[in-house]
Amino acid sequence: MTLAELGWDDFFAEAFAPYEAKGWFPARLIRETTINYSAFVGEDPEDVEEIDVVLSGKVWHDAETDADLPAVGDWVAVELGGENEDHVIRASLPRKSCFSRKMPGKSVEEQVIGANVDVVAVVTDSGPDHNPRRMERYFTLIGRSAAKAVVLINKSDLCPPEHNEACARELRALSADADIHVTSALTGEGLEVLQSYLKDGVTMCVVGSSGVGKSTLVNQLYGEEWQWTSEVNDVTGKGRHTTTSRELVPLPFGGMLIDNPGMREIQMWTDEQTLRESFADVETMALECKFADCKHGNDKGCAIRAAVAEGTLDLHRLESFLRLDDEILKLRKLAKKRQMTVERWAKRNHRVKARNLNDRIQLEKDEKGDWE
Ligand SMILES: Nc1nc2c(ncn2[C@@H]2O[C@H](COP(=O)(O)OP(=O)(O)OP(=O)(O)O)[C@@H](O)[C@H]2O)c(=O)[nH]1
Ligand SMILES: [Zn+2]
Repeated sequence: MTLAELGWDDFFAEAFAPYEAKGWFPARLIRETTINYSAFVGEDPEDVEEIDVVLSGKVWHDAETDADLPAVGDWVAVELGGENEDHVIRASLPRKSCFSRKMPGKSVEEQVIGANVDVVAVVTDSGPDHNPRRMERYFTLIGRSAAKAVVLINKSDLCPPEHNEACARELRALSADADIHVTSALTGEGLEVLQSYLKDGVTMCVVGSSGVGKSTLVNQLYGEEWQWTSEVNDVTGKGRHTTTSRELVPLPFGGMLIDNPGMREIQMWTDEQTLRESFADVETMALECKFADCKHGNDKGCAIRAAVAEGTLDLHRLESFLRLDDEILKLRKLAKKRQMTVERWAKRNHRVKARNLNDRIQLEKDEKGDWE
């Protein structure tokens, strides 16, 4: 593999120039564990090698927040050690893009999902997963990262074409920048769409709700030798992702994928965020309450109660607002339940080994019965 196939270009070369003089080498981080990183290092730019690297104290100290620390996808300058010596990250290069999310809840901490991600593919369907408001959240998140948003309305084989197209139109109306495709992983269309973006040097993330077909699509990209799975290991009870937490994987036909357990959580988080945001107006009103810890019950000087009395705020809306935390808890439980259902399906599907289209469609119908 070459540096260029990993995404090295003039932008990074220019940023790297001062480090070259010190005898350091450019490297792209492909894996992150609690103790170190793995990287492709370009000692020979035409033939990069995978090695383990550690962070220098300086880079660690210079990072003001966790989000500034090197992350999977980042380009760094590495000083190669001699025999029995560590290879050390001496500096990180600026990011072209950074796909991250704020941690759920009140915390302002930012969690980096992947650095230098060029394309974020959101997989959804035109059935139970179709949700324009959630998609808006994805578009905001992706827009902020500077990556290109691509949507796959997958499982097109399960719905009439007019219905799929109507969903596509609805999503196109939400974002002028995003590419919206109607696909089916079963016919190979999904693979074609993803591959059309995966040129040499391009890094992609695949996100979306549980059960929409991400693993199916991604496994098609990997080919035979590398399988992405959410299945739980029967022996250890752990998913694959608990051992290999984040990684960047070069694909056999060009391009790279960044896979990360955080992606799975984005879906839940966007729902939660959407819910919170839909009450932003009430929250703003609450700032006018006399007491900061106002419970908006019988408290004196409650701006929200006053608004209800005046008729500017609907009583039902206030009740839902007061139940917000319960609602979020419910959302989390639901997400968990769906995850468990999907894992059960995956296991069952594996047993059945449904290879032909009709069997798969039947399985899909069985699964739908399990949903609610
Ligand atoms: N009919 C139909 N079924 C599909 C399609 N794509 C995936 N499936 C099926 O949908 C089910 C869920 O697919 P997965 O690929 O496991 O979904 P996922 O998004 O990876 O789900 P998580 O791993 O839970 O995040 C599987 O049984 C797939 O065979 C499609 O285009 N059409
Ligand atoms: Zn109040």
